[in-house]
Amino acid sequence: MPAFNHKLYLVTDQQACLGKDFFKVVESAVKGGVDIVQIREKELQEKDFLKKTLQLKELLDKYNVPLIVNDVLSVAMHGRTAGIHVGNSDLSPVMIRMQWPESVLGYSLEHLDQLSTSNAMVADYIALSPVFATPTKQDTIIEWGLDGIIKVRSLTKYPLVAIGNVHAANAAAIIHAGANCLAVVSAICSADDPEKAAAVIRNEIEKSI
Ligand SMILES: Cc1ncc(COP(=O)(O)OP(=O)(O)O)c(N)n1
Ligand SMILES: Cc1ncsc1CCOP(=O)(O)O
Ligand SMILES: [Mg+2]
Repeated sequence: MPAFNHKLYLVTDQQACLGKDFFKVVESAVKGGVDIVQIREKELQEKDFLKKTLQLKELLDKYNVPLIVNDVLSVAMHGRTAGIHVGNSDLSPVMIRMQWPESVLGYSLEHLDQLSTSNAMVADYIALSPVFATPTKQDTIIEWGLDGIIKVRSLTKYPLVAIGNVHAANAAAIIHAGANCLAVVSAICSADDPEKAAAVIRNEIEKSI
């Protein structure tokens, strides 16, 4: 299992960039302190998803920042990315681990019962999904809240990634509750200045650990 020591995780969303250039948004976010990126494309066909992934990987390689692919194993593997993030409606982490043992593998935890499953156990990090309700992803089940983070933290040593309405004002509280890493879409992608937005959140994280 590769160590997962990342602290600020950008999950991309073309729409959330509000017309700004996608690659410039990601590059600015990295300059501001993002240390891992997930490409999340729900609309693209596989060929175009792979093309965009390869382009983004070329950019991120210059900064030595790993790229994770959302949902699609073929894109993650053909793109020679670092890994894949899946949830409970996707190819299972157990199946992915068999096909791609060395991947960085993220798994969305949407219910406490899922924590003791083999899908959680083969993952490199567990995402508390969502920690707070968010307009960016509305097909969610519960919100974990700070109490949920504290509960899961008490039950596992796995790296915990918090996602869902994470921003500068709640970053410190989420880290204090026990999350290791904050995953952000709109607070960075939709910001007028994504570099500054990332830097402010990163600073909150650094002050809180
Ligand atoms: C870091 C991170 N955490 C959670 C998710 C959500 O994954 P999933 O539940 O599979 O939902 P979709 O992203 O596929 O809509 C994520 N992508 N990244
Ligand atoms: C992809 C995803 N998975 C759980 S919540 C979410 C979206 C988070 O978006 P935002 O940071 O804009 O609230
Ligand atoms: Mg998914």
